Amino acid sequence: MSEECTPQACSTCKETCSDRKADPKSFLKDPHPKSRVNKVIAIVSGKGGVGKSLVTSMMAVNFQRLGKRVAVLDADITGPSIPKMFGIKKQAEGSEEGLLPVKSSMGTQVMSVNLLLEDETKPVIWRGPVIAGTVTQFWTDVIWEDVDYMFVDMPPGTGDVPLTVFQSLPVDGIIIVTSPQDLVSMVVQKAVNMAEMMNIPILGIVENMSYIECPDCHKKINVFGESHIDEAAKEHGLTVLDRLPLNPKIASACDKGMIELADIEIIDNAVKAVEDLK
Ligand SMILES: Nc1ncnc2c1ncn2[C@@H]1O[C@H](COP(=O)(O)OP(=O)(O)OP(=O)(O)O)[C@@H](O)[C@H]1O
Repeated sequence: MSEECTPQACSTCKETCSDRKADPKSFLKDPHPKSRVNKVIAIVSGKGGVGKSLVTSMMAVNFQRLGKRVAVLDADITGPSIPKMFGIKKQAEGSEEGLLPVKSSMGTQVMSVNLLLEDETKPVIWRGPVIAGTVTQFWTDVIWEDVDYMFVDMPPGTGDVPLTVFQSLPVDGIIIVTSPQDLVSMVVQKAVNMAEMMNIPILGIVENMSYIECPDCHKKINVFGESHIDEAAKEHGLTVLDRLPLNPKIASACDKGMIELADIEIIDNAVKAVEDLK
């Protein structure tokens, strides 16, 4: 190790030493030659069920409403919920050149394993490398047509599969989704470590199911007790972008496949953080 060594310096250093770290960008895969994707935003969570797919869909819908061309890559292979939220029932089709994403009724391009399976109720019981390979193919073999913003619904956690996905896709920014029941500080720490390894900025944290609002007096009630999100964010120098309520109308819009028609402006700080990306 050279005396001037810093943890980030390997990519510019010419010395060959035992401490050399692989350049995370060297694992990046090229997109399909006909794809045009401007920005890729990954949505991550520490575990399943905290609302990662919901936040992914909300981000896509918000940008669609801003007149942007939007795509969702559903990398959550074992728990794919994006097609259902967008009410997509069609199967994806391919041409000789590659696989085509399915367009939602409002024009969002979507690719998900559910759009390829004959029976979407059958569980995907593939092993990690196959899952990671499938996600990578969603990037390399799908023809994404002129996308301003692609949102990637990542597999939950920070294990091998999300790591491979991060290494393969040129992610421009990460949004962390947590819920008040989460072991927030551990989740945030792991996400921060992964982002640092990959050299990708974390745009901030969205706390989902943060509270419920009384429909009569509009008082906010913290159903899951006091949140620890602010301390965890401060500890890592991150911003809490938005706090989303537990809202039966949102749950029902997701269930009915009508997320594109739902009232979802409540995620505006996360939208701004993505817009501000250079
Ligand atoms: N704020 C909310 N208000 C009401 N329902 C919500 C809210 N957030 C999530 N849900 C509901 O909870 C369920 C799980 O959400 P979602 O699929 O987004 O979680 P996830 O973290 O992506 O889980 P998985 O990793 O298992 O796919 C969905 O049915 C969704 O409609």
